[in-house]
Amino acid sequence: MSTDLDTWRELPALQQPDYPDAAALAAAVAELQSLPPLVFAGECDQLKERLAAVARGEAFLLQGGDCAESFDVRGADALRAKLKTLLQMAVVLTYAGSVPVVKIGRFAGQYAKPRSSPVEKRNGVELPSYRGDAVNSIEFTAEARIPDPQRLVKMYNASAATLNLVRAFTKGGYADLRQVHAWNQDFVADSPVGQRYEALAAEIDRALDFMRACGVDTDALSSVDIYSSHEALLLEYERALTRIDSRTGQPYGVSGHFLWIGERTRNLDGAHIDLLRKIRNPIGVKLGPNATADDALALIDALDPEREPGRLTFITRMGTGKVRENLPRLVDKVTASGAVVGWVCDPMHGNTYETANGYKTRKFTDVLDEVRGFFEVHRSLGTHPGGIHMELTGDDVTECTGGGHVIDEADLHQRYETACDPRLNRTQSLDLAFEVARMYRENH
Ligand SMILES: O=C[C@H](O)[C@H](O)COP(=O)(O)O
Ligand SMILES: C=C(OP(=O)(O)O)C(=O)O
Repeated sequence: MSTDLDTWRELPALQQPDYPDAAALAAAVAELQSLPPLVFAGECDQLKERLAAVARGEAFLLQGGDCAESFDVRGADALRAKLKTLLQMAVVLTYAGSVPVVKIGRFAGQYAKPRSSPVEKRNGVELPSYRGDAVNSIEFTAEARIPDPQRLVKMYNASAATLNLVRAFTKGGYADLRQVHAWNQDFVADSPVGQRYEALAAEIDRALDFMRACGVDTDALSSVDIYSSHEALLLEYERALTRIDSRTGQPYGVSGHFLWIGERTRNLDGAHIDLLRKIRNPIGVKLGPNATADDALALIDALDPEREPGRLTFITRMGTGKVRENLPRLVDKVTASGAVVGWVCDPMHGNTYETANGYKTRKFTDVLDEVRGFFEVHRSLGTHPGGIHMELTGDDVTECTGGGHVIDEADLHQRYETACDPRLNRTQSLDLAFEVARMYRENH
């Protein structure tokens, strides 16, 4: 395989910003090239091993976080709330589903968005679409929407700050499983799902007491591994952060542990596939409702020619109405080919719609039903439902309808804060985790 890391430049590159100033882009890229890696190749290899377990049916992937991260984050609260939500979901899945859970955040790099339309219209004014803080500003003015390459450097810095905090929270005691109650403290009183979680946490406490009484050292539970991930959309950024691993001489994307290729940029002859096939990270590819089994097989050949366990995860996002019809063909043919990939369900991106008053939203019932369809398909084929990929936040936003604390369309305006797509709030996320744990148990 050619290791020329710049052949993508000759290929069609979709969804790239149209920078007006080439010299400013070159300066930003040069600065990025001089900066240290955000993640280390050895960590990516460790994650690949864990994803191999997912693909073999021995573990479950929980991947979640914002649709679009923002540079405008003050303090640590939002990230702590997000981590807490992921930790609580992971505990529910591990305990109630009895399965090891691999945890990946959609964070520390999720700053760029592919868009359906290059332009946005408001009250007769048309401007370039917002493409994530890594590209332009969400503010609706002509100047704010001009792509600014210095934002790539800000993306690096924001990712570094986020990762630093993630490492502090997850290794410094906050994520200690013996704190299983503490993560829920602000949640118990007024929430049925909080109470349900509390009951589960009490069982875990008893189990830990039992282990301690038997002389088992529970110190190993004091930290967790949560890996970073984002869509590898902006090729200049990803190329500048592709580095040669000193241990192996192989290229790795060091902008995040797990990088995925989106539904809109997975064209086989395209630049995204060309760059990502050359790095050694574990990678994901989104597959939407129009993906064919032949597309999936060709993606495997392009991205995982050596059939390396854990290398490739397919993240399917068919929509609730299509998952039962479209997914079996893909899973069936890929399984028959002998390839071992992870199958993960993104029940968000195929279920978005706009309300009459202009809010992009998703129904919790649709989200849940797509996951249910995903489990049904795998059960009928005897394959492994490997995980879920969610857009979520730890805050009590009102962006998706339904779930435990019923939110309907008329409530969406109350706390609609996403920069792009609607996220599940903490209650909805935990509700979902309990349902998924139940589905997992039923499948096994
Ligand atoms: O998160 C995914 C995409 O970036 C998003 O769904 C695109 O949204 P749009 O259809 O409003 O452009
Ligand atoms: C853009 C995204 O998804 P998809 O490529 O599946 O549309 C996303 O997950 O942010």
